[in-house]
Amino acid sequence: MGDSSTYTAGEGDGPGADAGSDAGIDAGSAVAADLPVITGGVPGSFARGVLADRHPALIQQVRDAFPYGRRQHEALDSLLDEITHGVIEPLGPEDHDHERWAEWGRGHFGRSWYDVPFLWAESYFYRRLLGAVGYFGTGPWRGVDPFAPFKRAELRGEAVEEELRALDVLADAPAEKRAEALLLGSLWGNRADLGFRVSADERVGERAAESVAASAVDSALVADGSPLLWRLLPAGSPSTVAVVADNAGRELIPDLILIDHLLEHRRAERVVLHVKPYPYFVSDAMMSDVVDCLRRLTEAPGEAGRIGGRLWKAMATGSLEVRAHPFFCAPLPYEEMPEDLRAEFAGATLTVLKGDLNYRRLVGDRLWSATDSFAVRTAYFPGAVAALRTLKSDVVVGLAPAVLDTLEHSGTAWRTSGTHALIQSRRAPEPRF
Ligand SMILES: O=P(O)(O)OC[C@H]1O[C@](O)(CO)[C@@H](O)[C@@H]1O
Repeated sequence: MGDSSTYTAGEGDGPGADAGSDAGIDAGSAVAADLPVITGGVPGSFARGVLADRHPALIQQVRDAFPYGRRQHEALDSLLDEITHGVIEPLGPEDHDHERWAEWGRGHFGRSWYDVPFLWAESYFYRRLLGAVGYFGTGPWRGVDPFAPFKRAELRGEAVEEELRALDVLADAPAEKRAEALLLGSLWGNRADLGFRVSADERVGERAAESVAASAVDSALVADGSPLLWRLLPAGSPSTVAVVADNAGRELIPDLILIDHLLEHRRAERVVLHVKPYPYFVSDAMMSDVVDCLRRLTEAPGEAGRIGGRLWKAMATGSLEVRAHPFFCAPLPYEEMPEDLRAEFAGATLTVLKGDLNYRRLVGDRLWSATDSFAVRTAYFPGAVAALRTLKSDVVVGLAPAVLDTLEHSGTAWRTSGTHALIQSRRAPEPRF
């Protein structure tokens, strides 16, 4: 950090710069959600591109990755036809979750995929893709992750190898420097999102994915709430940290390494890692991905292997626990989270949400003004919260006006290209009596 392209939109940088907000928040003061929800209805918009270009490309990639039978090919054909020319069809009565989706999708069925909320459309697309390949069926394809080949290839790749080797150098760095580097590693790990690479701007995605290792040095943080994040986790306090994971492989590995650091340096007594219960958004992490990453770490030489060994033990003693709540695959904002999850987050010292989709769900998938307050937008969230995200969609809040001004004049697709990132955090809301 600290290069000239890094925006230091930290505390006290002026109105809107609430990357790290220490101020007490009145949980009742969140502004009314009166902005329209993002849809794919606008030709040329980012959302439209994902639905119209990226989803068909993804169907093709999945089709090519497995020796599927006729039934899967026909189902994929019909899904492709539906998303490109048809209207949204409901799940069948034989589907185990059809009632849940009927409720979540009320008012959306029978409409164009472009006319319903973008977040809902993406989420439902992944549910339908899994259905088409028999993931939830009773046949032999049940439980076969259609994205597993991409995840596996990434985990075995040279980039991960290099990133793990770099840990040997970092091992001798002072604890504070190491903490900073590991936090940035986890943040920029989010740029290596496999789904992102099949997006319309393939070249930007590829470049972004290739330069993750260098990114902590030469890329732009548009908001840096890391000082507050560290203050919320003083060494030696009996903290529980909830980490809501995003992608597997090149994102989950640095997330796990950061978790090890929190445990090892007693910034957390316990970490709960939340993953998806089933495949989602191409590379989202599930329990099987956690196992693959832990194996990858334990089998590595040097510091990476030692970290893997400690995490393996942490799983056994319960200081690291993994959960997979169904809400993580729901097409809903966190504002609508169920009571059990709300209680879980309320009990955590800090909840860290990783990635772009979690950010959209956290602040709401609407075209907020980029200088709207992060603390106010997230006031409903139980307990202290931090977002670590590279920018891969239109939604953003909490930027300082000067930062926004610079970005808007940069002539780049800074909101969606994954070239920029943010860390935003805030304390727990004041209790209301
Ligand atoms: O893996 P992440 O960081 O959540 O990114 C997922 C993002 O990718 C997209 O699906 C397309 O780029 C976005 O709509 C979504 O927010």
